[in-house]
Amino acid sequence: MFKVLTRSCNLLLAQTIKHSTCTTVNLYSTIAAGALTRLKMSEEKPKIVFVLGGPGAGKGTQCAKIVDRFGFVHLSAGDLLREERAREGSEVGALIEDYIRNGKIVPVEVTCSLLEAAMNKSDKNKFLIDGFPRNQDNLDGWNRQMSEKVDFQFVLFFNCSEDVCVDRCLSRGKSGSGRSDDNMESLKKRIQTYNNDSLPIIKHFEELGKVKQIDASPSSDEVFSKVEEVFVQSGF
Ligand SMILES: Nc1ncnc2c1ncn2[C@@H]1O[C@H](COP(=O)(O)OP(=O)(O)O)[C@@H](O)[C@H]1O
Ligand SMILES: Nc1ccn([C@@H]2O[C@H](COP(=O)(O)OP(=O)(O)O)[C@@H](O)[C@H]2O)c(=O)n1
Repeated sequence: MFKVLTRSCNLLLAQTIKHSTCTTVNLYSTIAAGALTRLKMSEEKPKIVFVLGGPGAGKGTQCAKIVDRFGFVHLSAGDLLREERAREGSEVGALIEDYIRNGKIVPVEVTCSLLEAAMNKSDKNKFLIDGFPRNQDNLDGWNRQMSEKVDFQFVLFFNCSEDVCVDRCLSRGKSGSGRSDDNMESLKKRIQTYNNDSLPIIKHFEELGKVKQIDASPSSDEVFSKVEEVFVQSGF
């Protein structure tokens, strides 16, 4: 049964990329139907914090601490994409690998459906969405499919210089991250994508007064003490 369901979901994901926007929305709605029912049944919409910052800024490291201290669920868009890439029989695995290795942003239909499915699996009501939305396509897709179903709080933005980001990713690669993009060639493309596509999204949220910016260059404990202040001040 599980295999059949997984395969259908897989096919839907593959079709999603091939078809027009209209069909995409229909297919996406099918994937998300379970989540929708769940969200409707729950009294409160889930609270969402987007976590953004350059590659290697320390988003995942800080998210783990926020989970421990404030009871959020951490959903990393990158981790979900890597899991889907590794799943046997995935019809979008090769596509995901191509995007990741080249530092490009995977089409939102794939990423958003993985995020919603992961939210649906959880019985918690507070989510850190790490590494998303990373470009205009991500933001538009989220607004189409999810914004009405959640209670968006703010963007937690880890600001970090390019040099520090690169050093951290290269060290992560050397210490065995096993990631196909923790190398100089992929990093150049990831940084370019971050500057060209992700920074404008952060600017957009800034204009809405929704960004909590943290200097990510100090030690992870020092960074977390600032993060803690932000969450306490925001009522968590
Ligand atoms: N404040 C920090 N100071 C030094 N190294 C850090 C800090 N935060 C994270 N790291 C290290 O840098 C690398 C990237 O951190 P990670 O949390 O995976 O970043 P991201 O999720 O933003 O890509 C990891 O090897 C991590 O251990
Ligand atoms: N919303 C997202 C997030 C990640 N990704 C892909 O996953 C890669 C790794 O993202 P990540 O968030 O795990 O890692 P960092 O680049 O932040 O270190 C990105 O470079 C993209 O190729 C994506 O396509 N869409």
